[in-house]
Amino acid sequence: MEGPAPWERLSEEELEDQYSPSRWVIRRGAEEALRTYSHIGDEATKKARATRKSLLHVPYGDGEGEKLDIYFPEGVSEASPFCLFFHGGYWQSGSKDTSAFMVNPLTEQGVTVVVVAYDIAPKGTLDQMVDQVTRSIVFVQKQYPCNEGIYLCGHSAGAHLAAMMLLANWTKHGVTPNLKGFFLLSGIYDLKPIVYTSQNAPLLMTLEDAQRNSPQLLLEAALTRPLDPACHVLVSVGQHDSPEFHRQSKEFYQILRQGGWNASFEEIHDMDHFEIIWNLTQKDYVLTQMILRTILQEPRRH
Ligand SMILES: N[C@@H](CC(=O)c1ccccc1NC=O)C(=O)O
Repeated sequence: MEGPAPWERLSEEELEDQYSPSRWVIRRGAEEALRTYSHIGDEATKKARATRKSLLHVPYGDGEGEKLDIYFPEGVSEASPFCLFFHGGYWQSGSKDTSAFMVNPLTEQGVTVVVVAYDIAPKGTLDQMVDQVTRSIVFVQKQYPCNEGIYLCGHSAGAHLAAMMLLANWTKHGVTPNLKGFFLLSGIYDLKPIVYTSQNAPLLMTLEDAQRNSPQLLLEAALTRPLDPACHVLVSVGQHDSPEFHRQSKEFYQILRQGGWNASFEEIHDMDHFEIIWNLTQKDYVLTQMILRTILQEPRRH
């Protein structure tokens, strides 16, 4: 028998603390960090919509919330690489309309950026969100079959949703997306501890729901190898993220390596859970540079 998981040894209060990212920021108060995150997301989205050619609120399904925004680089070419972004907010807050963080620096370098909305709780369940994210990727592949690679980037709960795509079954959707890379920022990959925190109140996850939607547990149990061995998975966590967030990222990275994935791990120096993402508005930020290098180094078809 294996012993209890590290998180199972924590008291209820400790667990709550570990899974409350805003309590770990060092340069401002918790409330101020959340306000700044929203403000920067809001401003970045206004700027992206004012300065980039875009298609906004494009439906990828019939549901009211199944919409995405597409931001094109200069001199649009449908043959560009595509980067899809999935926002965080513990599957219960956040919106595509305040999440265009990476749009300007990436489109400037010839990457098309797609910011995807999904039905957050209490409207959506974890299973529904995973299905919506799957269909948003299928939609982009079908709409832009000449894409030069699809890259998925997610923050926190959005990194979880992106990571679930490592296990997606594309055959029933009639198309296999041209997935070339994953950028997982400050994510959660084992959802079981969340069941015992206040974050679960709107989610209403049972332990079975958590298990079925945990990429860590699914990859541990999987016998499959990656379809494309070159597909790169970056697992990164902020230096000031909580110890549980660090543990989740490190363990997920290790499972990926054991499963034969081309994965790398990066602790981002002096970043907290929110700075790690809002700095993607800056082109000289270390993560912006890593993402661009991964996408642009890919040999192009011409
Ligand atoms: N109530 C949470 C909010 C939070 O975790 C969060 C907020 C915005 C974007 C991502 C977040 N975390 C995970 O998805 C906190 O304590 O910080």
